[in-house]
Amino acid sequence: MELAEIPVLSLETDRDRLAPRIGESFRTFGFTMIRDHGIDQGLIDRAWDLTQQFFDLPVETKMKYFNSGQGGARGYTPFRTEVAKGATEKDLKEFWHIGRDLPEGSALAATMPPNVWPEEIDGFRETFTELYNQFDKTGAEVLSAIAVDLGLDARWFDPAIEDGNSVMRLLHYPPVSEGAGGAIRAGAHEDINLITLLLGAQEAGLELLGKNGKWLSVAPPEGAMVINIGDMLQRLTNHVLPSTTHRVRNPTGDRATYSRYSMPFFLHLRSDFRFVTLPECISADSPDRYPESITADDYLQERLREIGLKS
Ligand SMILES: O=C(O)CCC(=O)C(=O)O
Ligand SMILES: [Fe+2]
Repeated sequence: MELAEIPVLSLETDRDRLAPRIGESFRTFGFTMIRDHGIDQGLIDRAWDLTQQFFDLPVETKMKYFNSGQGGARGYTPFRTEVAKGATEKDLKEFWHIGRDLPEGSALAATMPPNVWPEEIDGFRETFTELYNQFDKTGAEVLSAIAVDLGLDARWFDPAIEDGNSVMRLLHYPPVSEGAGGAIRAGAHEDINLITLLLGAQEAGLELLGKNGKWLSVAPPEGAMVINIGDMLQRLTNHVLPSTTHRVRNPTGDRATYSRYSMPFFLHLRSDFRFVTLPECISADSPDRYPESITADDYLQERLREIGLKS
């Protein structure tokens, strides 16, 4: 498997120098890698430990936190539930979703259900509330570099993501047995949101579909996070920033007997944000592909139905 030669950029680089580099990486791969991302390593270590403790619980205990009516928005989603758009086999993964704790009385509560927390695991709520907040800050800085690269004000995204519907996903891919059939850990898909910040891709398996139609492996160095563009940012930028298809391949040999854990933070817009294609991304050669307007929440609900998380 060929390696994707994605640059590893420091988030501490000053923004005017970072912006064109991050832009080039995204335009080339739909992906970049970031070190010095500002998320505390001790906090990340605690988060991995708690993630493992949760998935080690008996399935009956985990199922207490499954709410099938909610599109998997909060709490637990069991093994083999989600299916990549257009795929026939369900993914070999189980996950837990954490959303934003909204301020009291927020009108956005109608589209963002409250969090649920597993009472069996001490410190889960505190650790993941803090990690959510740190992901939120790092994500806003990445978007600021993207804004500068697009010729927008550096803080353009701030009001669009304020109290946004971002979701942190704790993922567990169990060891892969012989009986997997045609199923894989995560089928080829594009993310729905603006950008995804991913921890844990040091354990092999993540691959992106290159522009030449070949799968390339994504292998971040220790301490770096992987970041990719989702469909919402692709839509907003009229495909200047591409949402790149990716998957998680099954392990072979010895690694097949190991679990893989990863932690994507799906950074979303506010639910009431209305898509209007950025004028900076429209020209005579590339006319607006999305003249019709839709809110972020209507777009999301439509997409969740496609991946089996909503009926
Ligand atoms: O586990 C990974 O490395 C990637 C997961 C992913 O692409 C997703 O959950 O959307
Ligand atoms: Fe993904």
